[in-house]
Amino acid sequence: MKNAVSIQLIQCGKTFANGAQALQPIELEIRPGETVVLLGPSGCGKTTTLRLIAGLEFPDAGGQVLFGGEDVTALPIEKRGVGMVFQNYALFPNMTVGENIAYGLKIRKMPAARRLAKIDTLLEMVHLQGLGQRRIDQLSGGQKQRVALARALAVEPKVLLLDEPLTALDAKLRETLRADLNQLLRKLGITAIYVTHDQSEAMALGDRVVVMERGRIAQVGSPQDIYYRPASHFVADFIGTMNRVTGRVHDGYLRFAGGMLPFTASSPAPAVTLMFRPEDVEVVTDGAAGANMQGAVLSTFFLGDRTRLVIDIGAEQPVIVETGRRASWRAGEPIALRVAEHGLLHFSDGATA
Ligand SMILES: Nc1ncnc2c1ncn2[C@@H]1O[C@H](COP(=O)(O)OP(=O)(O)OP(=O)(O)O)[C@@H](O)[C@H]1O
Repeated sequence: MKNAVSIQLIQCGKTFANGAQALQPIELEIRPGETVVLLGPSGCGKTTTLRLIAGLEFPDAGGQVLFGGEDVTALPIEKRGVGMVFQNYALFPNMTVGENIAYGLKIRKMPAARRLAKIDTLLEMVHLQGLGQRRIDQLSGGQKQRVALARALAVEPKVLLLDEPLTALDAKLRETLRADLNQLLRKLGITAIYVTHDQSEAMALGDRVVVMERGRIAQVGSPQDIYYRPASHFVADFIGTMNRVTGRVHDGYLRFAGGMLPFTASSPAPAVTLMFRPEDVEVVTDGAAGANMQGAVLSTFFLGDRTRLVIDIGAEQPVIVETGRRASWRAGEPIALRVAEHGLLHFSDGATA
């Protein structure tokens, strides 16, 4: 998009009238044309951040919101040039699809002939050709959300804001719509901010992901950064599946029930926790040489392209392993594991339990 704008949040905190501090003062910079996903557990402040950008909420004193370098902090939503899509569609049920899409254009007094042409273009953009005359209650959830998207884009907003737009849809539909949305956002090149608590959605859609935790930004990075280089124990634990073992450090190794892993960093804490992803664990089949851990299979889950094994190593938590091999494991069978050293993560902020 020619006119994509940057967005800056400067020291944007939010305290509600009842004293609840939904956001600590945060700093965030979004580049023109970028899709940024706000991700985090319920109540972490995602929606509040989105509403501050929209102009539906205003930051505490001292906070600033800039669009393209221009201070819009005091502007209400209708003066900011934003389009919004909500989880519950928020369409006008007594209007047709076309009327819903053209609502903002009519308010802006666009002549009827141009409006109709524009509706057609937008219907095509969201893959709803020919449905302009349909009533809203004759649409599926997925189609409704496509209408909501077309309506948000009709007024050619500078910024597109999406608040859990796919959450109400079933899994299959969610995936189709996610792919279409991804394509559309790239094609339009519009600056977009997308709120979700679904990490696979965040990974699939975000150029960058902002992980939030209790009113703070825990990490901002590409999906790969967030997954492979989590900045804290919280992010590591929140994203994907993470194994953890806790033990004591001795002679360059972390020793724990079930095995030992290399650990060369110095740690003042007597107990240290190491984390690693299931895909960084290999089942050792050529004898136990080179294995870091020994255990027994607790359960197996066939996932089609791979099998997930849950392994009891005698520690507090079982270890989860994923293997692509065509192997059938029985519960109780002994098993040896090797963890790739590059996959080991340690956080000094981490809880050790
Ligand atoms: N209008 C309000 N008045 C008082 N407290 C609020 C208000 N809106 C949100 N909060 C509180 O602020 C915190 C952050 O809420 P927010 O809706 O931003 O979280 P969220 O990350 O979007 O969560 P969810 O995924 O559940 O929507 C929560 O503790 C919430 O209870």
